[in-house]
Amino acid sequence: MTDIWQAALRDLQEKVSSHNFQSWFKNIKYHHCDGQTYFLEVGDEFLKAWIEDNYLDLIEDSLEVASGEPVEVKLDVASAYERQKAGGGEQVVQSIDAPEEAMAARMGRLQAEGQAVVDAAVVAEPSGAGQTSAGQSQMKLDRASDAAVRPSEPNPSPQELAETMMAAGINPRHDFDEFVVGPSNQFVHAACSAVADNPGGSYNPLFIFGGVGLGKTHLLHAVGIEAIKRNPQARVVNLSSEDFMNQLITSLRQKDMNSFRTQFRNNCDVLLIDDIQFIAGKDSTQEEFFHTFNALYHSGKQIVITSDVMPKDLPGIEERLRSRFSWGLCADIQPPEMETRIAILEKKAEADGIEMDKDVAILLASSIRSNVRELEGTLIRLGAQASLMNQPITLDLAREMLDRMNIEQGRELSTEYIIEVVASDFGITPRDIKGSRRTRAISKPRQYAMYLARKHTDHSYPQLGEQFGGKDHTTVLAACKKIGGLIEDGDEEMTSLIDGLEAKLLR
Ligand SMILES: Nc1ncnc2c1ncn2[C@@H]1O[C@H](COP(=O)(O)OP(=O)(O)OP(=O)(O)O)[C@@H](O)[C@H]1O
Repeated sequence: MTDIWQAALRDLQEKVSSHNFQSWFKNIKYHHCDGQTYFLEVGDEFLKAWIEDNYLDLIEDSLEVASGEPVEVKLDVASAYERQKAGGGEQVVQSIDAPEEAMAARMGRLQAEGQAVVDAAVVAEPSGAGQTSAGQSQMKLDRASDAAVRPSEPNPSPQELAETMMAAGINPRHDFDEFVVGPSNQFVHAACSAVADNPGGSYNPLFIFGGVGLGKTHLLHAVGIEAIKRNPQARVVNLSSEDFMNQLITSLRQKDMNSFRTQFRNNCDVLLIDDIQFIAGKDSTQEEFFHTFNALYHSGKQIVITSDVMPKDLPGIEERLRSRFSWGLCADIQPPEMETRIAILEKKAEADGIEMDKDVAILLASSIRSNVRELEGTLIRLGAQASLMNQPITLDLAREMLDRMNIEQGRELSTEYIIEVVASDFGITPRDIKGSRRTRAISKPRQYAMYLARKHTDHSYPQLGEQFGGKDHTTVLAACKKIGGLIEDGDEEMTSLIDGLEAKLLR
C-alpha cells in the first residue's frame, strides 16, 4: 500500500506547483489502509484542516489513479508521542535567569556586540537608508519600552487602538485587510490569522521566513494589530532583534535588568520579533533571548519571529535557539505570482489615490517580480511623476520610467488578463468564460483562454482550474491537450487563431 501512496505522491507532484507540493504534500505520511479507505497523517491540526479544505479531492484523485479503484481518504494528526520521537524536540525547561555574577562580563561582551551591529549597518547602507544613528536607536528603544502600554479604557475608540499600535511600533496600515493573499503567501497568511485568533495556542512559536521585501514585517504587524483589536488589554511587544539587543545593552548599562526582564518576560502576552538573523554571532543577546523565549513559551505566551531563512539555516545562532524556533510552526513566504503582484499594485494604487489602467499594472508586475517593496516604490514614483507633470499614467510614461530605472520590461501575462482579452475578442464577458455554460460560443473561447494561460503563465492545472471559476484541473488539461494537439498536427486555422490572440495579448 505504501507503493500506491508513493505513486500517488508522484502524481500529485506533477499536478501542483513545487512550492505547494513542498508546503502541503511532501510531509503527509501514509499510516494504514482499511479496504478502500486510506489513513494519512499530518503534523498538526492546522495542516489537517487546510489540506481537508483545499486538497482532499486532489489526493483522492491521485490515489484513485495509483490504485485503480475508488478510494476515500481520512487525515489525522500524528500523535504527540510519535511527533516527539520524530522531531526529537527538546522539552526540558532551562533555567530562566542567567546568574547575576556573570552580568559584568556579559556587559563587556554586549557592548562589543552593539558596536559591531552599528558598524555593520553603516557599512551596509552607505546611502543612509538604514542608518542606526544613536538618536534613531534611542527612539526605537523608547518606542519599544512603550510597547506593552495598553489603553486605559476596556472599550477603547479606534483612535486609541491606533495609538496603542503605534506606541508598540506597529504600523496600523499593515493589517490583514491590506495584505493581498495569493498562492505564494496563503499558508503563512492563514498561519498568522490562526495565531492572531488564538495567541499562545497550537502554533507557538510561529516562525516566518522568506526573501527581502516579501511582506514578513507586514504580517508580523498584522498579527499584532489583530491581537490588540481582539483584546485591547493584550500586551503586545514588537521590535526587531537588533532593538532587543540595544535595549538589553541599555538596561545593563543602567544596571536595571529587572525592568528589562519584567518587560519581556512578565509584561508581554505576544512577542513579535522581526529579523532574528541580526543576533547571529551575538552570544550574550542570544543567551538573554533564550531565557526570554523559555519564560514566555512556558507561560503560554505567543512568540512570532521573522527571519530571512528557515531556522536550521540560520548561521551564527546557537543550536538550542534554532531548535526552539522549530517547535511550533515554520511558514515560508515566496515571491508573489503575477496575479498577486497585479492585485497588490491595484490595492496600493487605490489606497494612495493613484489612477492607473490595468495594462500599466501588468507592465509593472511583469517587470518587477521578486520584491514587493520595489514594486510599491516604482508605483509611487510613477504616481509622483504623473502628478508633477500633470498628466495621466500611461503605458508610455511607465515604459520611459522603467527604462530610466534600468529595469528590463517584462512580458509575463496574467490569467485574468488573458481571459479579458480572449473574452473581448469573441464578444463575450470574462464571467462567461469563468462560468459553467457549455454552448459552443463560450466553450471554444474558454478552451483557447485555458491553452494560452497554460502557455504564458507558470500556473499548474489545478491553479488554472481555480482561476477559471473553480473548474476541475482535468478540464483545463483536456482543453490544453486539444488545442495544443491541433497546433502540433499543423491545423492552420487553429494556429492562426491562436497567433492572432497572442498578438493582441503581447501588444
Ligand atoms: N501580499 C502583500 N500585500 C500587500 N502588501 C504587501 C504584500 N507583500 C508585501 N507587501 C508590502 O511590501 C512592503 C515590504 O514588505 P515588508 O517590509 O513586510 O517585507 P519584509 O519581508 O519584512 O522585508 P525585509 O526582508 O526587507 O525585512 C510593505 O510595504 C508591505 O506592505
